[in-house]
Amino acid sequence: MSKDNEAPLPEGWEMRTSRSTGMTYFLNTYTKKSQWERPEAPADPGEIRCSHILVKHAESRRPSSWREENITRSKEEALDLLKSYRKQIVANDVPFVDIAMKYSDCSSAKRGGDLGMFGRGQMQQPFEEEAFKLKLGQLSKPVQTDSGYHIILRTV
Ligand SMILES: Cn1nc(-c2ccccc2)cc1C(=O)N[C@H](Cc1nc2ccccc2[nH]1)C(=O)O
Repeated sequence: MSKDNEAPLPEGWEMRTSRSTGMTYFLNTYTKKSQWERPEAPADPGEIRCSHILVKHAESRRPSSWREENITRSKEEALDLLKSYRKQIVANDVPFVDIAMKYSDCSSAKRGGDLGMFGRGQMQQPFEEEAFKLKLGQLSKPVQTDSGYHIILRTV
């Protein structure tokens, strides 16, 4: 029995009609790939763009940054600091970009935390896993990688 084509599609998909056959097909609006089967999950974006704020600590893979040559804060202090930044951003007290440029321990701080477009397999696994779960414009909860603690904003 054909699925109800009136029901809303999962995020990132569009319904199209084949000009040659008149049959309905489905287009992934991110990758522009199409399929005959009605999708039941949001379209895989393939690549996304994110900005992030990183707070490093003494046990970080590289406990040094443009801000601080030798980072000595504890993991607990780093997480508390990141949570305070997230609170300011969520309350709209300070823009994400301003916090990133001033406080992020990643060299992407100079670009407001922007990491550019990336696909799966490019970033540390915990970061990738959280980033690809985010909806457009969503801000993550704190995420731990070998580099330290991050909050991630999906921008594309
Ligand atoms: C992954 N990446 N992209 C940039 C970057 C991107 C655009 C412009 C300038 C720098 C910096 C980095 C990077 O690994 N930076 C590290 C810190 C870091 N570790 C990460 C792990 C996951 C995602 C981003 C991360 N950034 C550093 O500066 O010590």
